[in-house]
Amino acid sequence: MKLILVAAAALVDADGRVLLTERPAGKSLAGLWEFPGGKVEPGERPEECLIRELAEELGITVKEPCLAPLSFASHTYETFQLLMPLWICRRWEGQAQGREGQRLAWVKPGALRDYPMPPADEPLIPVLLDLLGPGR
Ligand SMILES: Nc1nc2c([nH]c(=O)n2[C@@H]2O[C@H](COP(=O)(O)OP(=O)(O)OP(=O)(O)O)[C@@H](O)[C@H]2O)c(=O)[nH]1
Ligand SMILES: [Mg+2]
Repeated sequence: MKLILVAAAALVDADGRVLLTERPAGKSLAGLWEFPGGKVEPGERPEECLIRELAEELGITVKEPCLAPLSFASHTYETFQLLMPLWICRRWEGQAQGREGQRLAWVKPGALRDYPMPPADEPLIPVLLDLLGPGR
């Protein structure tokens, strides 16, 4: 089965909230909430990919030292195997906006379960809860 490498970020704001973005209609898994990021292209390092995707999707500038490895998702979808490293990022330039028309939500970790996410993402929720607490 095809292995797909996707680089994703948990952007965390000063209040400990995590950014989720809604997958636009028309894409696979439309309507589900996910961590911003995307597929690593040939010749690209995963960190470079993530910085590119965050600029394209959200209009923010992230410097590589501000990305810290946090966890990863590994999930068997029907047509591919997903491997998705997740970085945590607490510092960036600019204000995140849905540059591709997608909705954004800043979510306290205790409320992440209220947002339907792709099945691959579910094991990442307790990781964020452990690190950040439920929030208030
Ligand atoms: N970005 C992202 N993708 C995820 C997550 N969870 C998850 O299963 N995926 C899957 O990983 C793949 C990456 O998708 P993507 O649509 O973000 O890739 P991309 O930004 O390069 O978009 P494109 O391929 O439409 O150009 C999709 O199959 C998506 O469903 C997640 O939390 N964040
Ligand atoms: Mg994407």
